[in-house]
Amino acid sequence: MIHTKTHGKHGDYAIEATGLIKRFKSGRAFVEVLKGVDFDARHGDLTMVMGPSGSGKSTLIAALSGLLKPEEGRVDALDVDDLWKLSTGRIDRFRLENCGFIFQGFNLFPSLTALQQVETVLKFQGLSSGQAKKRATTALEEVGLGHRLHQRPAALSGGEKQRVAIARALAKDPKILFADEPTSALDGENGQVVIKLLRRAATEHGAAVICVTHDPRLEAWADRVIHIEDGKILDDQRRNPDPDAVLASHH
Ligand SMILES: Nc1ncnc2c1ncn2[C@@H]1O[C@H](COP(=O)(O)OP(=O)(O)OP(=O)(O)O)[C@@H](O)[C@H]1O
Repeated sequence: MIHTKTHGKHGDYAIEATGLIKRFKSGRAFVEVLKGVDFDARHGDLTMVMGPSGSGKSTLIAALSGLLKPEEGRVDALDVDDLWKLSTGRIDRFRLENCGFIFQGFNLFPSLTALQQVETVLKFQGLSSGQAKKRATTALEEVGLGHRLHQRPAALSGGEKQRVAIARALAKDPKILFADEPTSALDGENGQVVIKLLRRAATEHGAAVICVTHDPRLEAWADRVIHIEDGKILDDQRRNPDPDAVLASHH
């Protein structure tokens, strides 16, 4: 496995979380959606989180990435001890600098071209216009969209839109990549392209890729498969990704 990153003070671990509890108010009662979850993820790993609808997968991702504060528990991520102790501004900064996100709905801005979608994030990070354009172009070429740079989302297929979202997430070379159902809106072929890109982010860029999915096709590519049910981790298996599947990602 190729690791190009200098890892933070938690070594191979990009994230270590313990005792996460998240409750939502439902009428007068509280529903516990995360029931004391311990979770970790390593650089270079494609970690899959699977489980039935409503089991807490998206809530877990939100708690790990600083989007939704858990009632209890802590998240150590990269060089940060206890992410949730930071101010909102510092948490936002942490996300901007270190995390990439890919969601099933693509979350693209309708009025921006593919190139502008990716450039915008890079400029937020402080890159100059010239640098942002160069890096965004490379990222889009890497996902096979070099010929679609100036198209707006309405003119792109579902698979192309998802690849723009991936280019946007990967352009900043995130140390942690969160993907929530990234293939669910895609047909077989486009789903496969997306899976290969996630695999490559882990293997070639050393990112900790954390992917929530129902998609069994992804399992062959994962280094680790975690099953969550009713707010608890039921099963956590390390496995060797199918070498044929992984080799195929280099073609
Ligand atoms: N903001 C909220 N307010 C109240 N309840 C919520 C909120 N967000 C999630 N829930 C509830 O928490 C539970 C877990 O939701 P979550 O989205 O984490 O599940 P999931 O495993 O990602 O499901 P799916 O596979 O359907 O996306 C669900 O019962 C959901 O209704």
